[in-house]
Amino acid sequence: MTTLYSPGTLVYLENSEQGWVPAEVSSCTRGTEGTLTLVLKDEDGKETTVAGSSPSDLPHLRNPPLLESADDLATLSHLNEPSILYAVETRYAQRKIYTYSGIVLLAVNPFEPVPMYTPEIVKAYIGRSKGELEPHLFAIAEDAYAAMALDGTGQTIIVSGESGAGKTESAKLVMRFIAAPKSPALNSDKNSFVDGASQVEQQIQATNPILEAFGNAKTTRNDNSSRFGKYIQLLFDTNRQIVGARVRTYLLERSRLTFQSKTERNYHIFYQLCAGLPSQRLQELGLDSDYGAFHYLNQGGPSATELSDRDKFHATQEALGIIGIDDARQTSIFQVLAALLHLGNINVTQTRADAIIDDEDPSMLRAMEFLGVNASEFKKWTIKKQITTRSEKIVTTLTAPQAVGVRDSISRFVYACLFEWLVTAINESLTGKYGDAATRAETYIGVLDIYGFEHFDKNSFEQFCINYANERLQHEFNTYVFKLAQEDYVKEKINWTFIDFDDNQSAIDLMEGKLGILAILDEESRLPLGSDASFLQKLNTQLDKPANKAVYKMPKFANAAFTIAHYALDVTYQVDGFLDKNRDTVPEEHLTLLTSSSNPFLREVLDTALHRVGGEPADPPSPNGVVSKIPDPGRAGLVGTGRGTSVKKPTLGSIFKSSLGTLMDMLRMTNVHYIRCLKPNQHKRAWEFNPLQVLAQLRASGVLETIRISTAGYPSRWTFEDFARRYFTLIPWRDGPPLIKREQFKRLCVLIAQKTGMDKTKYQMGETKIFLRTGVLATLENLRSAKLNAVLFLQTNMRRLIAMKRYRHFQRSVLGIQSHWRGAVARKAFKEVRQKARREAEAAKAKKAAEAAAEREKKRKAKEAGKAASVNEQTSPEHGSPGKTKIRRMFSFGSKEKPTLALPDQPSPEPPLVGRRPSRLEAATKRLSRSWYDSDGSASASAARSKSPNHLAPPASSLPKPAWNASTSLLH
Ligand SMILES: Nc1ncnc2c1ncn2[C@@H]1O[C@H](COP(=O)(O)OP(=O)(O)OP(=O)(O)O)[C@@H](O)[C@H]1O
Repeated sequence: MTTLYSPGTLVYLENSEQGWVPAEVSSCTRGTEGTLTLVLKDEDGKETTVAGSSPSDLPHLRNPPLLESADDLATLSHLNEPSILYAVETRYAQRKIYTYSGIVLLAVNPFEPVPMYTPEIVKAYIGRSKGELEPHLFAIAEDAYAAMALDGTGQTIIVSGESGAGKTESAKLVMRFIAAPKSPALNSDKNSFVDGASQVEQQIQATNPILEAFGNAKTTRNDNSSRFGKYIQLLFDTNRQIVGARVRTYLLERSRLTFQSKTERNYHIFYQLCAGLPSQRLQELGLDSDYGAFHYLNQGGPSATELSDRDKFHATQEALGIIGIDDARQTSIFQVLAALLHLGNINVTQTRADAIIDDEDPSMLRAMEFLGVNASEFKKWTIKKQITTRSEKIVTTLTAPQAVGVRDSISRFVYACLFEWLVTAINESLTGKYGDAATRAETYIGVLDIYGFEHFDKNSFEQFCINYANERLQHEFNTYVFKLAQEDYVKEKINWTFIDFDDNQSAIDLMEGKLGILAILDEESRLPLGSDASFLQKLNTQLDKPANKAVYKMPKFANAAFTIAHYALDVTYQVDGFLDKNRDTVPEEHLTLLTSSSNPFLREVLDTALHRVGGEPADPPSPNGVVSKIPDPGRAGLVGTGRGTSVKKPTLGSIFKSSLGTLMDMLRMTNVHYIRCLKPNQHKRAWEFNPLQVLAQLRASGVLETIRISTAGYPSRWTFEDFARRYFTLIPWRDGPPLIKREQFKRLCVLIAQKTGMDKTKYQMGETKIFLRTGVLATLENLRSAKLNAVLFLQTNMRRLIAMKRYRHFQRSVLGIQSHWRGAVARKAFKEVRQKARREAEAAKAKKAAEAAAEREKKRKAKEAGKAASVNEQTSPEHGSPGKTKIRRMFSFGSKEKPTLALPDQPSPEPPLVGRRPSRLEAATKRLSRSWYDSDGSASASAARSKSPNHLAPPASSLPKPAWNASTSLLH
């Protein structure tokens, strides 16, 4: 283990705020006695020194980046708390709410709608095996369906997690997916899930508003918290088509009916009733839309808006209609509910030690009227108690608090019976009156939506029951995971000594054993003088002994409490109220009054609920005597009655234990799939992740416990092919690829193990897989990434060289083409300019010659005219000497007019430029082109020259523009 640490090794450091933070080993010193001293640097640069010689003293190792956010935590090489937390957190930050952890799917609540359940996604998961696509609820549902379709084995999907983690939402989605048609052949129902809801699905859906109205309430942790456990069994026929469903419920939280803490509410149905009933009906039932007048409703905190309660009331009514409860029955239900509210308002006072209820108490009269019970009898047995001894019956008077206790226990009992009756009605609608669907069904998929492990500042009887259920579920889970792991070892024929893992059986024995907590509680509950204090005393004397040291503790600072070391963590329970809650049965006299009520509906409700006591089958026998093949998770004895002999009087604890036992028996008959819902923060904020809170849930959900089991064996297992293909690069090149080509994967795996120097105790070759102990994969990954980095370095540099060579060659070619092309364009432009200038110069020359000739002609004519005149006036002195004038003219260079050397009608041929001085025309053309190619195109010089009438330059606009700026230099 210590060899795994060296400078640069990535580890996790414990942190009080974030659970764990990443750090890196900056130095590592090995002592003489195997002690390792590590200096660790966290991401903020803070240094911490850790020293130790055993793995538990040294920091947890981080996984290589490839594995860090793996979609299956089972593939992590270093399986430890921080790695798991980090993987879940990283994925959640990437909006990936689902992660596998072996056979478990972890689902982190997004707390906002996510587009992950669309019909397209449903279609994508149909027919795909787990692992083919991203982790998803649908993958688990499809896995269960495929396993059921294969050989008809029953399947159970257990959805657990703390309150508000998303169990109910996940369970609903899973059921919707399962109800979707799985092949075109089966898609006979046009209203299928993909396009809409199937008929069975609609019926199942209709159960939700009913169960939520009667079994859900606002709590501090969830505005719509289910206060009961639920098992929904979808029934399939031989064609694997849904034929119906069954609903079983567990441990409805009854205490909520008579007491709610400041920030919580009673069951939704009471608020819905007050907000949704028309005022006429409200009046008839003695209710008020201001429900603050009722003791059972005004203890709690602020409620949801009346509008939403009213809307939901209509949805509840509609759903009741769908499952076949007509308006008359609905009215009866509402009457019983109103009676319960009035019961809570019965005023109990006290004179000296005796409880008193006024004969004319309006609340009592109204409640009794609705329940159909004699008011004076009711009053009598609420303030008095009858104790039956062997020889006689003794009647004693109760105190006011005791009478209130009796009153409240009746309310809770009637409500629990009503809930049970509703579940029966739902089942009748889903399976037919005689459980037809159940008798036709061949197989099933059950979805268990059950409360997760709970622990608060003050834990009471409810938490005890919930944690007891979780302890049992965890035991089944451990056994299942361990069994699966071992099955694989046997199948693959590897040498394996069956390790004895430290399971939670001792905690279970402590709770449910013959001399366990539940047994002592029942015993104490049956004693007339039993109390919470005497119960605790018995616990301490009987359980606080060395054999139970690991699981039972007497807390140092709390008097009326005991502590159980659960698999998740130690929980201290306050015994206050344990006995009352466990007894929670109505006195025999009240039960007689209620069962002989004049209200036929109440009689039916009680009859239905009490019918279940004692493990009677949930489905009534069908008329043709066919019994369902489908095992029933049971709801035996969900309602304690107080009936029977005093010895066998069922208590809530014993009822719960028996229904849990039935459920576990059924789970053992099925393939189990697990979904663990995690609540990322307590504020219900979308995409906020509190590492400490999630860590606590991971511990409580048993995920970390599973990892402990896995690490005891060979947690990483790869098929030879996968392993060979990934790590063949670690052995010489001449060996790897040829063996892959010949598909000799096992040989290649052996070679990899040998050449990388893998410790022989750290791996085993099975029939089709290689099994690796924890940490081996990380070492291989490190070797692989070192090799890949070296290869990458070489590749990068070679690629750079080749690219540079190519680039230079290309650059040279481009420059060559560019200069040739530019030269060609420049020459062409110059030629055009030159030709045009030449043409214009010649035209100007011809014009000038013509003008000169005309001038000369004019002069000649003038001369001739002059000659004639001089003949006539030869004596005249004013004419001067003609010879002098001619000479003056011939040498008159000051004239503006330039003398021309060529004859006007004979333009001189252009001499070649090379080897001779340019003529004046050529010089002018050159000047012209230079001025035209002035850098700014329309240079001021050319403009100035163009003013001269003799200037040869063409107007700037008539000249072709050079195509690029460099033309000037090319032309010059
Ligand atoms: N997959 C999901 N997508 C979006 N929101 C969700 C999802 N799952 C749960 N939520 C949100 O979380 C809330 C609580 O979920 P839910 O009622 O299913 O919790 P729960 O675990 O059943 O709680 P309880 O045990 O108290 O009944 C829901 O009302 C919903 O707002």
